[in-house]
Amino acid sequence: MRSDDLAPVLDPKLLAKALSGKLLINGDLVPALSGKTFPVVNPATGEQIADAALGEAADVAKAAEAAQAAQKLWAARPARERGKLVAACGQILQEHQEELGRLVALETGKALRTESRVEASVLADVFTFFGGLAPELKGESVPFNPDMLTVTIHEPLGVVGAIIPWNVPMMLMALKIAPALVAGNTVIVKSAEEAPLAVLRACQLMASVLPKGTLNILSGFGPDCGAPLVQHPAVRKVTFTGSVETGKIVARAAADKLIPVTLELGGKSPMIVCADADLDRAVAGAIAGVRFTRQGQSCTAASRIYVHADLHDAFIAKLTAKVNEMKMGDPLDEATDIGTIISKDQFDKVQNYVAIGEAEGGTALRCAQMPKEAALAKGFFAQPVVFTGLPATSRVLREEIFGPVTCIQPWTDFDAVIAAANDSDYGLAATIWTKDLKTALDASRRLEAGLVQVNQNLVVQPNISYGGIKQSGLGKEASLESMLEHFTHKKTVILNMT
Ligand SMILES: NC(=O)C1=CN([C@@H]2O[C@H](COP(=O)(O)OP(=O)(O)OC[C@H]3O[C@@H](n4cnc5c(N)ncnc54)[C@H](OP(=O)(O)O)[C@@H]3O)[C@@H](O)[C@H]2O)C=CC1
Ligand SMILES: CCCCCC/C=C/C(=O)O
Repeated sequence: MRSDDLAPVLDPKLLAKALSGKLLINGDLVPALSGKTFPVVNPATGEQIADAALGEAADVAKAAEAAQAAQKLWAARPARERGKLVAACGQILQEHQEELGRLVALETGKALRTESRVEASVLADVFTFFGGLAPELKGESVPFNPDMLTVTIHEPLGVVGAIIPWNVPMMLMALKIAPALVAGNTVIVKSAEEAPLAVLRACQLMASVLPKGTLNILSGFGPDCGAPLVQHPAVRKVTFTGSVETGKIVARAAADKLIPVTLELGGKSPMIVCADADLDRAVAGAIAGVRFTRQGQSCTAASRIYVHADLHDAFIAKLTAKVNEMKMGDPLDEATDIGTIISKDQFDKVQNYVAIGEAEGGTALRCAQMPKEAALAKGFFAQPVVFTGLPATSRVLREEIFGPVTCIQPWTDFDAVIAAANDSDYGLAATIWTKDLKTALDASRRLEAGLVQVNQNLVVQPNISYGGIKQSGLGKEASLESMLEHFTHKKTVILNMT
């Protein structure tokens, strides 16, 4: 029998209030030890919707004690039993997907129909996928000496610290905690200060099917909550998604303790459209790839689009016409395609880059209409911008903006466009659009990215290894490889039978 507080709550404002001032430690919703809180704001209106508990070092220590105490018992369970409980987490999240979609729309400003509901709906798939991988936690036998049996065993690392951002908070959390738990670790999540509520609710739901202390969640600020989490002696692994700058801080702190880190960082993903590409399909791919519906707040956003000169003008005309058809507005309104930017800081950062691009000589084509409703006047709505005519040295072409801004550059020479695509600090994802198999294969080999897609720009699914090279990060997520290599260590055992 489930208690009342696990019944779905479809009014996100009510749920936000109910979750106010709480951390989840050892299976219980508790206030921060200091009793302090910080405001959570609806980015579509500027109104405060909740007070999140301000987790600090003392709360990290309390969560670490709970996670450490739970870990040995959790790891001692048969792997398939852990897998079944992780799959059960997926089941309860699925039963609450509408409420979770609404809550994440309220706190992040992502449109419910095009983004937030979609995010909530993929969670069950991630937990079911990893739950089913439990039997794959198997080692190898090694041909070493006929008198000795030499085998490898995958063992959990212990307590995992998972630090997540605000753009797809529930999904990025799921990609970390599902494989970590199946592998026999316990987890402490640190949520992003802008989006602490939906992940807290998701953890509360999962805690109802998991043993106490296996999953804990803290809200708070990076330096006061995230940093002590990385530094805590009980934490034996950190998995992080966010900016390159913070990723490096986390990696340095982890290096001091000599613990492994997985880093999923930023991107400046190129999209190359060849002269023989299907124009309509490429334009649809650009709309999905730039992630206009999420205000471009995606690490894989197609933020550099290189279009063959033969198609350049037609591509721009079709792309801007399509984006102009999109409706910006209240994220919870079913008619809305594009919601808001997450925060004032992020909004200002985007506007600053638009100004830089114009000062550099680019033409900013502003698309879609700003919402007219008075209630949304203080929201962080930003018009999508398609830049043309930027110089190759432009900062807008080189730096991650994490906003609804893309740049279109014409090209004629294939080697030169591959070189331009690779001329980036990042290496997360890339796409190429062509009907020619040889061109597609050639580009797939030469593009410096963790993921290359040909004639499509799909969001990655479980079972497809996901992760970047260069400044885009270290390691992979979403696959069997991510569970075995990032959440276990391989112990070698030699049994001398003589
Ligand atoms: N790859 C991706 O998916 C994402 C990339 N970004 C990029 O990062 C930029 C800034 O966004 P922002 O949210 O500030 O990203 P950050 O990298 O600062 O934040 C990501 C997470 O790290 C936490 N954090 C911050 N400082 C520390 C620290 N010293 N030790 C441990 N954890 C810490 C944050 O906490 P807190 O929220 O309190 O700061 C948050 O939970 C964006 O403009 C975008 O370019 C952002 C989000 C996702
Ligand atoms: C189910 C795997 C999905 C991994 C993709 C992560 C996307 C991040 C983003 O859009 O920023």
